[in-house]
Amino acid sequence: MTEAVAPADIANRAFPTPEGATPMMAQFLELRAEAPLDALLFYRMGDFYELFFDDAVRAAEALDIALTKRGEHQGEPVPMCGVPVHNAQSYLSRLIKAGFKVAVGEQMEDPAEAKKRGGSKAVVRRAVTRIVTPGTLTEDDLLDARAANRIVALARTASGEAALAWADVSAGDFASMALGPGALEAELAALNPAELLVRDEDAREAAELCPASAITPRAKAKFDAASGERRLLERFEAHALDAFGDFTKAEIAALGCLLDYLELSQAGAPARLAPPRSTPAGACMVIDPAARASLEIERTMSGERKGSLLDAVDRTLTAPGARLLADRLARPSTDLAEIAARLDAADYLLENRDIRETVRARLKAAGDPARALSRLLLDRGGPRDLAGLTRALAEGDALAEAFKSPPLNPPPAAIADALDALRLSKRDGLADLVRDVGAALVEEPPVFTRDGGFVAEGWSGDLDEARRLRDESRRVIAGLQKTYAEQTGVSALKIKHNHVLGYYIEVSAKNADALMGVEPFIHRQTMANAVRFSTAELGELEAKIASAGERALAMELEVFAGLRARVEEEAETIRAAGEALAALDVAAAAAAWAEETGASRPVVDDSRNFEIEAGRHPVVERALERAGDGRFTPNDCALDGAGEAAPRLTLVTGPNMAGKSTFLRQNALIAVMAQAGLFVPAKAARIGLVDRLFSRVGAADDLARGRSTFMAEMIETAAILNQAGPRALVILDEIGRGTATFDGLSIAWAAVEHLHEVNACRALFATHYHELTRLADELDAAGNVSLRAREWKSELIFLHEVAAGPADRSYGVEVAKRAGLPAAAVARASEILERLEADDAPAAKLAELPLFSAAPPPAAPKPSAVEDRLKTVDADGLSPREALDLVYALKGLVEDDG
Ligand SMILES: Nc1ncnc2c1ncn2[C@@H]1O[C@H](COP(=O)(O)OP(=O)(O)OP(=O)(O)O)[C@@H](O)[C@H]1O
Repeated sequence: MTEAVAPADIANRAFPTPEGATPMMAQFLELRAEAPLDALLFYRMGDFYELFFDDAVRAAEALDIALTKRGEHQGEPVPMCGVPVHNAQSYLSRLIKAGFKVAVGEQMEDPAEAKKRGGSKAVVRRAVTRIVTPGTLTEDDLLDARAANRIVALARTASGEAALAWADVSAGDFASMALGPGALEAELAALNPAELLVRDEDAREAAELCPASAITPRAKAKFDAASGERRLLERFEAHALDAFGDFTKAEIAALGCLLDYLELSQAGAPARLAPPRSTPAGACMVIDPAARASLEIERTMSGERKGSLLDAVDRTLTAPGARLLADRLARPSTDLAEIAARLDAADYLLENRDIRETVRARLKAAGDPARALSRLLLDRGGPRDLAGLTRALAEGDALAEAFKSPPLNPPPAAIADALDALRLSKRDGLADLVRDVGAALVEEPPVFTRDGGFVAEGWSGDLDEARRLRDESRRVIAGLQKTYAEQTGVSALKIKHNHVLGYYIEVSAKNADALMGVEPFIHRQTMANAVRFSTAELGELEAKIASAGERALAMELEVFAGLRARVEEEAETIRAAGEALAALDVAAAAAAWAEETGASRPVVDDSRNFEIEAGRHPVVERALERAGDGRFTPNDCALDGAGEAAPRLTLVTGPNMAGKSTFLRQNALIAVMAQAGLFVPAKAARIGLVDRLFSRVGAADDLARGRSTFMAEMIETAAILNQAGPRALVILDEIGRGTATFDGLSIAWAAVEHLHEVNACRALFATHYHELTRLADELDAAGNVSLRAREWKSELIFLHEVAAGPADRSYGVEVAKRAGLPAAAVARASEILERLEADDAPAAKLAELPLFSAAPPPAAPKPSAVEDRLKTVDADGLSPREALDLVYALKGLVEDDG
């Protein structure tokens, strides 16, 4: 259904002119013209948000709600639909998920004020207060608590520089990164934007690069670096951007464009973002998009979190902790000091179990202070956010207390810094705020301020007094019911309340005579079965209740505003405390996971080694355990980029189903985990820093981009051979499989040679082409390992064990038999295989090949005389006669050449 209203074409539409419009419709059209055309306009009318014209048509279809009409405009009925304000959130969420943006047009005054201002015909003033877009959400029920929600801008300068800037409005992050050649795709995959801002002309390319993101094209002028810089300086009240870091021109352009868009979408009051941070190029391991997808780091190939590496290792207890862990796995560090600091923190909490348990017990109650803070700063937060925020701060302080007398060793720097940020004793303003919010709010405050009832008794004498008056009047009313019943002799008489009549007396029709025309009862309404009355006393009490209630609510709102202002003052320290909680959560979770699974601390250094002892695949191991399918067999892996201590490139052979892919992937995942600062599933691991991870594992069509399996595989292989440098780690699984045997073998052969000679990076290369294993003899830094299987009583048993040397044969037919191929087909396959194997193997011929050289291929031959002559011809200008002459001339040239 959403396809029919796909928002893609939404920017190309028109709304009627205001000629002849009613005052309200004129105001709507004015607001409509102000709001961006690619957003639907929610126009607030009392308890509803109404949509008109094309907005109504699209929203009604996307939401599956009734499309009605409201009057006429220029002789045509006006299409309309609406959603109630009290559950607008769920409709908003559905529209955003369907790819729409929504501009919210609020009433800026109440109808009484409008009347005072402009008489009975005056239209209530309205303004667009916010544009809700996928990248600028802050509400918990519109967001995934455990995933970041990033909005990203891509800028390109005339000189060819490119940069990305991103923000998570819900948490306040704001950062940028200059892009090196070929890094765009990988970085976008790492950031996984909810919304991507690009120049108009880049929109199509962006949609291809990020099919899951909402693409928002912006005019080229919005990416102007000079005005971007001015905007940034103004917003962050700085004289020079150097104060925040060293930004390239493209980074400034991207940051500026992003800030401009956030100001627009928040109607001039953008999120209180942290000052921009520049991430230096090379600060993170670049993970190729194909590798990221096939290694299933943050989600599986089918797009789910369950079954991914992140899901397997995530033991965090808070949503900000989960987001930080996801970010670290998505963008593992290449900074040795940073990696060591993260590992130190996890190590400390692994050793000090009691402290870890205390930390984790406190974290459970810490909630999501980052998102609560952002909502409060945007003036979208309520009492529950205030309470949640201060509860997190109080838990943080209590947690820091647990470290007061460290058992044996003092905590490492990463933990000490976090504790520093959490200790309230060092921050008076924050400590007072926590104390006051605790005292001012009720135990379980509501989400919104609008109905009041969140300020605790005893906080304000005036408020308590107003509430007492209100409640007393209510009690008096309850007493009146009894008095009136006795007075009239109607025992079933009831006092009720509704919004039209306020408080009223209700009796059944047959009892009405007892009150009709009797003092002090005033007849108000006759219904089918009931008759309603009021009295002067009831009216007075009602007015008292209303005014006391209003006063009470006003006082509560004042209390809230005061506390909110104090949060604003302390925003930076609160943010730092929130980050400290998330970092502790990740460290404690890493320790918990390590303890649970027997993971060990990796050594990450600046060598080019890759030595894994008894490594395991964290996801496959877990799956085997859960299914009761036996134990995972650990395996070693040794590579050395220098080609000294171990091969630089290892060929992995073995039967189908023996565990080749698992072995390849587990080693890549171990590198990712180690550089994310996590313990790794191995007995020991030493990893020389990996700056870029490539993988080509498993075959999948990319039909969406019109690529066959083989084409997709070749594009990925080309990217690896063109880009992998000496610090890269490459895993390649069965390349060349999707084409004719000899073509496939030739491509695989050449790829191995290229990786070994030109890229000179660490690589694991799994293959079914046994001929390739000979390369280990010819290339000095290449080696062979194989996954072992054994035949036992004519059955094939997989040992999943990696052994030195190539596999003896492939056992494909045995695997087919195990899979249940009919016996006749299996017998026939064995027979054919025997024949084929008896023939002269192509490997013998390959051995005669000269050694690979990376010398460029010979230059293209010089064009022939015929080609030269043809290049000068203007085909359209030739008469038939001239054309014929030309044919003779060309023929002459060919004969000359011959
Ligand atoms: N080390 C191991 N210990 C235990 N079981 C393993 C191990 N490695 C792999 N397996 C099991 O074997 C199955 C097949 O593994 P994998 O897909 O890695 O084989 P493969 O050799 O790549 O197969 P193919 O050549 O057919 O692609 C896995 O799903 C897993 O259940």
